[in-house]
Amino acid sequence: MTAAPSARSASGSEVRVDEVDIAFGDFPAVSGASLDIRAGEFVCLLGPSGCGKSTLLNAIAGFVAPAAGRVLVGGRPVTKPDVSRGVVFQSGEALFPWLTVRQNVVFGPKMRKVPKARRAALADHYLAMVGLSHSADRLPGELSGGMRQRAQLARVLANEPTLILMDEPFGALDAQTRQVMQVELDRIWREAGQTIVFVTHDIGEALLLADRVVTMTAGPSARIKEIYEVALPRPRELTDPDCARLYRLLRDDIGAEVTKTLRAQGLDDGHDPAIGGDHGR
Ligand SMILES: Nc1ncnc2c1ncn2[C@@H]1O[C@H](COP(=O)(O)OP(=O)(O)OP(=O)(O)O)[C@@H](O)[C@H]1O
Repeated sequence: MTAAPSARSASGSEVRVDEVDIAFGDFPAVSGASLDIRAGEFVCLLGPSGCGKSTLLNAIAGFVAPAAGRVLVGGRPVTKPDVSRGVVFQSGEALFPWLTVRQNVVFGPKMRKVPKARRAALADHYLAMVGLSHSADRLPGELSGGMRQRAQLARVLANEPTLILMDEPFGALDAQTRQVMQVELDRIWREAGQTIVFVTHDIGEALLLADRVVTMTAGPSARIKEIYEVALPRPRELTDPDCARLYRLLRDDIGAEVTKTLRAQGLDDGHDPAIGGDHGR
């Protein structure tokens, strides 16, 4: 592995979400959300489908303006998207299909007029970090879904963000690839040191990755519900008794919110809808 291209890549930003309301027209999506995230922390946002996880993430990214309250990153108010906050989406289609993986990775630095030699060093470093050095000259269309997500992550890392926002980045991957990517992301985060906010509806994924798991209530007017410390050594195993105990707490927490949503939709049949399918727990 080459040396990190700059000291900036080794530190993350703190994030403050302060009494944030977000509305779409007259629809109150998120209400009174407050959350403090430490520099370099890995936080997962977990909640029932449609509760407002992506909306809150988009407010931190600067894509959506809060109707009330404020978001601060590194002590500065977020008013618009910024290269210091990298966003990884669920689909690898965010890559430019006509550019090679390497060209995609250096695209941001090139736009910022980073000198050519340094762009090359950034690409070498981050392509190696995500395990894609061998595919640097391939087009995104020639990559598997997992490789495209790695390329997307390398492209974000090459901008040396202090905060990475990930919106169900592994949601479209098959179970095996997803598992590999979780282990890889855990390793990359420990190596790169950015703050990460990661949206998922997968309890197991949150427990494998997060320092803290933040749950949200069902919307409308979704709120931060609980914050769970995951003070367990890494890499983690979901079969570890402490992990399994937290898994059950989270399953019950989210299950209660899913029930509320189903009731509101008139779909509840009295059956416990605790989320299945994530890791079969
Ligand atoms: N641009 C928009 N315009 C109108 N309503 C929106 C918009 N974006 C999101 N919403 C609504 O806000 C609520 C929260 O949506 P959001 O996508 O944040 O939920 P989520 O928790 O990320 O869902 P999922 O887990 O299914 O991706 C939903 O009711 C959604 O329909």
